[in-house]
Amino acid sequence: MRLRVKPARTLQGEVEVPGDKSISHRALMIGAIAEGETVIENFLAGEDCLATLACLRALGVGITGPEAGRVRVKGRGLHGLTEPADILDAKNSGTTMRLLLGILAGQPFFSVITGDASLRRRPMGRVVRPLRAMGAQIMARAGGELAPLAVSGGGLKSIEFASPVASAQVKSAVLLAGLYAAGETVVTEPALSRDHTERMLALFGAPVRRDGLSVAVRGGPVLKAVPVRVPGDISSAAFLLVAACIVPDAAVTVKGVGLNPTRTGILDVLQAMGARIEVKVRDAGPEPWGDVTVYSGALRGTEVGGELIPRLIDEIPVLTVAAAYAAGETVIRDAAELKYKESNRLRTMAVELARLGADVEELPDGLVIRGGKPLKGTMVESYGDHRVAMALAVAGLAAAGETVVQDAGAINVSFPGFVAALTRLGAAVDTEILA
Ligand SMILES: O=C(O)C1=C[C@@H](OP(=O)(O)O)[C@@H](O)[C@H](O)C1
Ligand SMILES: C=C(OP(=O)(O)O)C(=O)O
Repeated sequence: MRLRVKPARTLQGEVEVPGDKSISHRALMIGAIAEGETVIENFLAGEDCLATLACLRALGVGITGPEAGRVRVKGRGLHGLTEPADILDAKNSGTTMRLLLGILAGQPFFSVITGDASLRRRPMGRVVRPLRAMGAQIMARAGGELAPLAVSGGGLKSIEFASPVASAQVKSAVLLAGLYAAGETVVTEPALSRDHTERMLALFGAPVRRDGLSVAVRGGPVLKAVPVRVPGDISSAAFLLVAACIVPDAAVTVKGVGLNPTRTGILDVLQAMGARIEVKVRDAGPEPWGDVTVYSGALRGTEVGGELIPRLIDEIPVLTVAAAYAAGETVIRDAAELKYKESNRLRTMAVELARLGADVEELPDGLVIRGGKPLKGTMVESYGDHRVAMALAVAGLAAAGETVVQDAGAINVSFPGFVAALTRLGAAVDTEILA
């Protein structure tokens, strides 16, 4: 599939974005090991979360839906999963593979998990090492670094783990394994990453304790099913919000979007760049959400790094687009983690934005974007990375002439309805299905 994007004269109106990907994954997994039926509303029926759903079914969990955004998970309790008869497929989803590894590490049976070509290149040693330290036997390519991974779990002991990376997937894998270990498992991270796992475990009744950058869970809790309403995904909203910043005379409201402070770094940075943003919080929790309105206006370059990075890690591709349209220089540092996503997002955004005429320099851990050069539409490549595809489509909305984003089918990984949302706001984006 490819997208043909025409320059947008303006963008106006209200839209909703699909449910949050991180929260949808967690609701399925935690629901699967809880007691009772978890009803999930506004579940993200994107390819990544559907991969998690299929893996859980293969582990013996009865799941109905998604139907009109609703999924029912018949929880099997902490010890009710069964040995899968075949290889589990996490497809393109790092969250599926890493979080499920945490659960599989606790199971007294054998399982194998793999994924697509992109996921089979991504580092898994970061979860394999702590899970092995807890007692799981895990075999994988490259000495435990690359999928496929084979797990013989069970008999875990708790650990205190200082994660070298601020990664919610690493933290979550260890916490989920910690549910199966005697005593208290503690994870400390160098900066706070998204905290959806700990919020949801607490909601389901697990004893979770936070102390600064450390979070602890005690093994053997009874998790009790709780209804989960998933807020809209701020990572999807970010594409529409940046689009509204860079297209003339735009006023766009994204309604019902998640506003967990571990995820709202993009709003802080756009504000620092001079964007006009209004945030109306409509519910405080357990996962806060509300409406966000953005008006177009002149942006200026900024510096992004340090503890802000995990708060906007998936928004950096589209942030580079805002930077390309901003006056002056934007410097992004401490973002080497972007090399380990669906594509090397530092490289892919640098190369593809340069094709559109932007002045971008790649650093070992970030990017320098000298903004304000006029961009001109051309043929660009997504490398099968959903966020790169959508970021380039947004860039095309304010470029001269037509931008064609090749290999854009991956958008369905996280944001089915992306083109429909842009169209609703007044953009002209055509989808071409290639034979
Ligand atoms: O836990 C999660 O749901 C996610 C954590 C982040 O990855 P890392 O934990 O690798 O930083 C993020 O990039 C990913 O899209 C989703
Ligand atoms: C990195 C991402 O997801 P995952 O790690 O789950 O593949 C993403 O959605 O941008």
